Amino acid sequence: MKKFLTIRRPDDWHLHLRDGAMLAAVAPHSAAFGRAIIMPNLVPPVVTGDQARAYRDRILSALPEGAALQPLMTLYLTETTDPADVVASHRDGVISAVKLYPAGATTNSASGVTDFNKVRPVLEAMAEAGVPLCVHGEVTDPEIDIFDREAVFIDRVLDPLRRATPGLRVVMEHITTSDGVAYVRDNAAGGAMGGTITTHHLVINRNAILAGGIRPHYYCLPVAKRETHRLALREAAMSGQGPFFLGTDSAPHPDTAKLQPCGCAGCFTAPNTMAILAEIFAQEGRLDQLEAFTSLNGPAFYGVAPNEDRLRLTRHDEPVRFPEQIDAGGERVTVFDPGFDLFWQMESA
Ligand SMILES: NC(=O)N[C@@H](CC(=O)O)C(=O)O
Ligand SMILES: [Zn+2]
Ligand SMILES: [Zn+2]
Repeated sequence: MKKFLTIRRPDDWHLHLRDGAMLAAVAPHSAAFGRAIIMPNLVPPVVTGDQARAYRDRILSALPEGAALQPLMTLYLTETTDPADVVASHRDGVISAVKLYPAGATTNSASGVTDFNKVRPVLEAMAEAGVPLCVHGEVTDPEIDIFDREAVFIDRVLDPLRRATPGLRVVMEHITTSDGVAYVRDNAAGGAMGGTITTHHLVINRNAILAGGIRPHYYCLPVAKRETHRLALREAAMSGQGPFFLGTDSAPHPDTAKLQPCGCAGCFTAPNTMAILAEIFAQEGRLDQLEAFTSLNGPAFYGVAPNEDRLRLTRHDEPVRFPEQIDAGGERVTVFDPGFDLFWQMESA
């Protein structure tokens, strides 16, 4: 096995940095990424260009001196989003994409979209101006089984929406099913679609959450599915194919919010994401595809150059220790535990 691997600096195309004390605590853990698409689901959400600009400034202030990270901002799509603000914010380089949350689908999504007809003018303006739409792809219909909500979303919402808005470029975020993989792959021609894949969905299936006791730290949305789906995600991520790229969906919550009778969704993977990815790509003998997944395919979709500088991953003989928890303003936040030892460590090359 290789002892060193040098790759273009990775980017994270789906990241939650939160705000305030949590932002200050978690931002340094993503500082070695080149760029990150920053999710807008704050309370209240980031809905205007001015708010995105102000949030970007708060992120930059929270990053340590010399951090590589360049935050790429998004707007949270609501039924009252102003198309002109979206187009102008994108033109001025304030935002890189718009995020669609079906109302009620996930953490802080209450202001999301219920009536898709109401956002049609925004989507049409985005298609025209080339602003990508990032989508949390789950239906919210309580009749639909939670494990089916992604597949049903594709048929009922995503495909009709894409057909009704020709030219709209869509990223299906945090895909968790073979249905998601197939839909992205089948519709990726000409850069029409991309799909982000998280670190944790490459590691766990639904047994990790439910078998032998309930484990709230493995609960996220979309919820991890059965093993066949995890294998489809691994194959997509390790295929090197263009439409699939890393979006960690690192989503920190205080343990006091996770460890509850009704605990919230999200896995905090920022501190050990690259070590986990190197480990699992190495397990499958696919280390040669890691750079495509973390550093090349995402920039190609977003129409930006790959990062110029490089990162070195070193494989140690002894396991590398990562913190099990971090402190965020007096609250504990648990770091995702992949359930196996990690031997890789990253440093600038
Ligand atoms: N993924 C999650 O489980 N949670 C995310 C929201 C999201 O990305 O859906 C969060 O903001 O906590
Ligand atoms: Zn989501
Ligand atoms: Zn997310």
